[in-house]
Amino acid sequence: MAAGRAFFCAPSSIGATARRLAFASPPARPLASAPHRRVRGRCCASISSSSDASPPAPPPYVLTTPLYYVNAPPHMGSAYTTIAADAVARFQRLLEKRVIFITGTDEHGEKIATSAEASGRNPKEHCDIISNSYKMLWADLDIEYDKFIRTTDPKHEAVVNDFYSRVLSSGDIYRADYEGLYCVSCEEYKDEKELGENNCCPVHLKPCVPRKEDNYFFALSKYQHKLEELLTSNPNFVRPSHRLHEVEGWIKSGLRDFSISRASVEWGIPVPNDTKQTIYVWFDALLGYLSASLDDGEQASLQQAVDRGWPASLHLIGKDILRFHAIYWPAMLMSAGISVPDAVFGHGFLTKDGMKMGKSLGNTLEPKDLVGRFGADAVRYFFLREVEFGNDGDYSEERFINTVNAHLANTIGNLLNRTLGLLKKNCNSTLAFDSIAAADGNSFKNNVENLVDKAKGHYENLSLTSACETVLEIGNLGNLYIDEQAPWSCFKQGGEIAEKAAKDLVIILETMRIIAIALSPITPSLSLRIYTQLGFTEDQFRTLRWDDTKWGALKAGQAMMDPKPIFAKIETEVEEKDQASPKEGKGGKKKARSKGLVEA
Ligand SMILES: Nc1ncnc2c1ncn2[C@@H]1O[C@H](COP(=O)(O)OP(=O)(O)OP(=O)(O)O)[C@@H](O)[C@H]1O
Ligand SMILES: [Zn+2]
Repeated sequence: MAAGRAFFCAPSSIGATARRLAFASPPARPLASAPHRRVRGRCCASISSSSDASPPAPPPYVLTTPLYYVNAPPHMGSAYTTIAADAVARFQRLLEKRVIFITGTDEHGEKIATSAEASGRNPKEHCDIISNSYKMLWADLDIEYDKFIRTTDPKHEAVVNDFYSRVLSSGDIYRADYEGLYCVSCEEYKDEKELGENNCCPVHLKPCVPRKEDNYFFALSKYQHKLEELLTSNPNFVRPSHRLHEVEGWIKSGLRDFSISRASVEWGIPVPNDTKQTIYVWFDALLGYLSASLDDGEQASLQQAVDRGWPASLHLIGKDILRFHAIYWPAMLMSAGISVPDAVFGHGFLTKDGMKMGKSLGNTLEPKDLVGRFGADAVRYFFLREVEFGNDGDYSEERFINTVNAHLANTIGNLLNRTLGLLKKNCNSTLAFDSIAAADGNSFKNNVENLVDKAKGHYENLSLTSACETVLEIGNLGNLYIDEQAPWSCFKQGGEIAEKAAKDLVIILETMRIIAIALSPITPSLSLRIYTQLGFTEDQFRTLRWDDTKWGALKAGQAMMDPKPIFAKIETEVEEKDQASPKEGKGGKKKARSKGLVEA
């Protein structure tokens, strides 16, 4: 879903030529959502409750990322949204929600056809390649989505057709002429007053060209009051609050109808009953959130998609596409008689030199390269911890290295490593006490419990940055505790003092166990490594719930693994100065490399 692409609005002159189409059928009735059985773990969207006598289970937690536009392969911006969504999905699974985490690719439009032609491929071949590059990156980043929808999927086309018919039946589609200046890169008509010199598009810095088209329009203006009501009745519909204010401002300034078809674009879904036009990419792509829930090869319909997983609990998007999700999409759904989503969260931009990183500007950061050098946990942790979720943030490699080294290698990794080392040396790698008994009367346990509750609240509020901070606070507390108690010297004293030292090790290891669970939405592989070093199996890790953060799982007699670094510190090495490049200055340029990622 390209930020630059937007619906173009009907100008006031449209009235002269507009002819509202007359339809006999009454407006659509709201579609009912079928109940779902609650199942732990990965998506089970195809489970039907119709033959089940048990009481209806709560609806699924449906979470979406934007469907990314396949004009180019993914970059760190696309990865950022998807990492955040994966962290939310993992947290919701820990709460035992039946999660349907949807992502995918938006594959129609003129820009795709042009990119395909430039690479000497037909559009479908081009889409296959680029869409696959998204899937591969998501695997590299430990993203566990449940549904990946491509808008060229036949089941999606069926849903779009049904949806178009419903909106048509509501009397909200009409035909009109439009003439204006068009930016092909944005795939939208522009208002002359927003253009620069020589009618240049402000995003693409290229002149817009005059175009005249006969298009179909959606009557957005009819939904002005309903959208106002939506924001009043659900103040959490748009988050964070500064984005809500933006949306309120747009609505207040008056909503204009927008075009939902293109006469000049062949690479798209044909408009029902008018094959000379194709449906405009946004009126097509947003429906992917519905068609995603359908199984491949089944008889696809809009009703079926609604029954499988609607309304969405959360659309996680960048702020560039807020207007489409917070205004156009709910209005379109209202017109089709379908429930609106529960919430839309518009996060900020990753920037480079203050400019939005994006495919069109080509100033992107390569996530594959970062993952290859530093591993998925480091990338996931850095962007969620250091870019305040909801605001913009700039990337710097120096900050990246300093952050992950300090937090993951030192605060968490070293604490586990030295505690297991002490346990091996003094207790034969076996716990001498139950963690409950070890912490009896110790306020440290209460402090950890309070912080875990705080972290849970942050995850629930989508304050992912604060969630990371709070879990790290637990790690800091653990480091402080072990430094103060100095078990290494207490063991030497023997007797009760050594016994207390053995208890302290149990306390720290129980704390590490809790940290592993609480950080697992952000750093799943790192958390698994911690868990297995504590003597648990991978299967036990995979069935954890948030409630398992409760103090007390470690028992006397449990054997721990030998200490092994769970996160390799990233080392910077000074490269030989390139003789031909005097600009680098004395000492050459620094190149960072992980010592090697640690296998689970
Ligand atoms: N710089 C960025 N920071 C954060 N998120 C981004 C960034 N760039 C893209 N995204 C994510 O991708 C979505 C837009 O997807 P799209 O495929 O259109 O990528 P794009 O790089 O913005 O494209 P273009 O530059 O052509 O407009 C955003 O809403 C956001 O979720
Ligand atoms: Zn443009």
